[in-house]
Order: sequence, then structure tokens, then C-alpha cells
Amino acid sequence: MTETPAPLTGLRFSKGHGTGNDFVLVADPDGERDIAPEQVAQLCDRHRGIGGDGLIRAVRSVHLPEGAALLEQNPGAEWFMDYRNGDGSLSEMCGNGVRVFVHFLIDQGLAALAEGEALTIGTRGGVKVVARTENGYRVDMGPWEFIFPAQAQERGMDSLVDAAGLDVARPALSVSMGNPHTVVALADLAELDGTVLTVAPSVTPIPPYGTNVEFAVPAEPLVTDDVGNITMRVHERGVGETLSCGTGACAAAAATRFWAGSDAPDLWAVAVPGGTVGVRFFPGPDGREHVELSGPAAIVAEGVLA
Ligand SMILES: N[C@@H](CCC[C@H](N)C(=O)O)C(=O)O
Repeated sequence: MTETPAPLTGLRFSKGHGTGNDFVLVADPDGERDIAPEQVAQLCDRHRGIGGDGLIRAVRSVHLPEGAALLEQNPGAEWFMDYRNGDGSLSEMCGNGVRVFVHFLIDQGLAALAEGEALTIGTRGGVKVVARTENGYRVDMGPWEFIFPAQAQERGMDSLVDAAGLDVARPALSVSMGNPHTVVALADLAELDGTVLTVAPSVTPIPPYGTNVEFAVPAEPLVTDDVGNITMRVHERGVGETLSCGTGACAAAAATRFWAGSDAPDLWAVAVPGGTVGVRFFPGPDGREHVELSGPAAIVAEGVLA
């Protein structure tokens, strides 16, 4: 028998976004508000709810089993980003979301962070270190990985992606940023504009837990002033087309840099419909190559659910 979830009447929420990737945010420090998947979908509904690409619950790590497990190795990870896609499904990580999450903690008086200081945040994709910058936040997203390493190394691609508006299915590369992505390079901006993302693209083979699909156009020339430039659109798992995807921008930069070869730069600017985010590759403290994402975060409203 399925239990009816407790009504959310009186729930306090905020609304925020990072480059147009928008979220409903709920502070639940003591882990008292378990929001059921169908309630997440109702809250994120743009016609009958508040509207958002996803819902983020701020809960102290100690109150979630996956958070408590992280605390053993990372005692500084007081806060856990409980992230759900707009359809109520879980995602391991959200790059725009984690910047907005930290901004929300500050806005709610749950954390204090001066420019240059950093907070360690628990996520289902591991801990992320988020530092405040002059214009927003930069996040050590950890290492990126191929999802199908043998095929990627051997052929530079591992799958085929098709979407309405494309003349033919395109080769693609699947990259994990904690959550799964499949990156397709398109020839030019006209092809990007003509790609229809109101229906989900088809991906063959689909990574084990589904995938977010990035359509990326490398600039011509690719590199200006030591910065690689990409324009992309994204179809997100559990959402649809969004104005931006932080983990997707990291995946698109990782794939494009891999395709470009050993001369490719470490710094990338990724233009999305909602703005531009920065991506940097650097040697991480664990000796692996890490990805840093930088961009803005905004809280635009707060309210109480009727
Ligand atoms: N928009 C996010 C990614 C959100 C999760 C994604 N839809 C998934 O299911 O993995 C970002 O900014 O990274």
C-alpha cells in the first residue's frame, strides 16, 4: 500500500537560479520534510506550481544516510544538497544548483561566507568545495570520467545521438560529472538552432542511469586568448530543455578538450541560452584532474505554500 505524503501547506520556499537554470529551494535543517517525488513534480510545475527545473532541499548532512556517510571522511560537510529533477527523480549532482544552494544558505542566515572563503557541501555525487568570488561562486566539481572508457579512448566517441531537426544521427561521447552526460558536437550555430529539444533526443547506447544530452558547437577558431569557447544547448534527464546546465557545461568542455588533443587549453567559456559559465581543468588535491565550474547565483523570491 502506498502512503499518501503529508501535505506541504505552509512550506516556506525560495526561488533561485544560476544562468536561468531555476530551482525551488527549501530549508529543512533538521531533515523533517521528506518531499515525495510527486510533490516535487507539483512544486516544479510551471502552470500549477511554483515552477522550476528542479527542487533543492537544504538539510544538515547528519540527518540523511548518504550525508552521514560523507561526514565520516569530510567532517566539514555540514550541509547536504538534496537535489531532485523537475519530474521528482533524484540526480547525483547539479552544478548550477550547488552555487544557488550556497547562496540560499547565506541568504537564509544558515551559513556565512566572505569573498575568497569556501564551504564544503555534501551531494549524492560526493563532496564539492564551493568558494565565493567577486561575481558568484566557483566549485571544485571533482574529477570527470568517461562512462564508456574503452570506446572513448579507442574511437573518441561511444554512442550515437539523434534529435528532431538533425539530418542524421551524430557520434557522441559520454562523460560523468558525478551525473551522466552525452556530448554531441554540431557543425555550427544554425544547426544548433535547428535542433528540436521539445522531445528527448535518442541516445544509443544509453548510459546505465540515463543521461543528459549536450549539443555543443565549438567556436571557430576554438581558442581565443588561451580560452576555449563553446556554445551549447542541453536536454536534461528528468526535466527537458533548460536554459543552462553546469555539469553539462563541464562535460561539454571535457569532451571538446579531449577531441581537440594535447594543445587544448585548460580554461573554457561555455555559452548557454541563459548566460555563460566558466570551466577550468586543474590538478586536484587527490592527484587526479579536476574540473572547476564558475558562474553566478541569484535568489529572486520567497514565499509560503498555500
Ligand atoms: N542542471 C543541472 C543538472 C541537473 C541534474 C540533471 N538533470 C541530471 O538528471 O543529472 C546542472 O546545472 O548541473
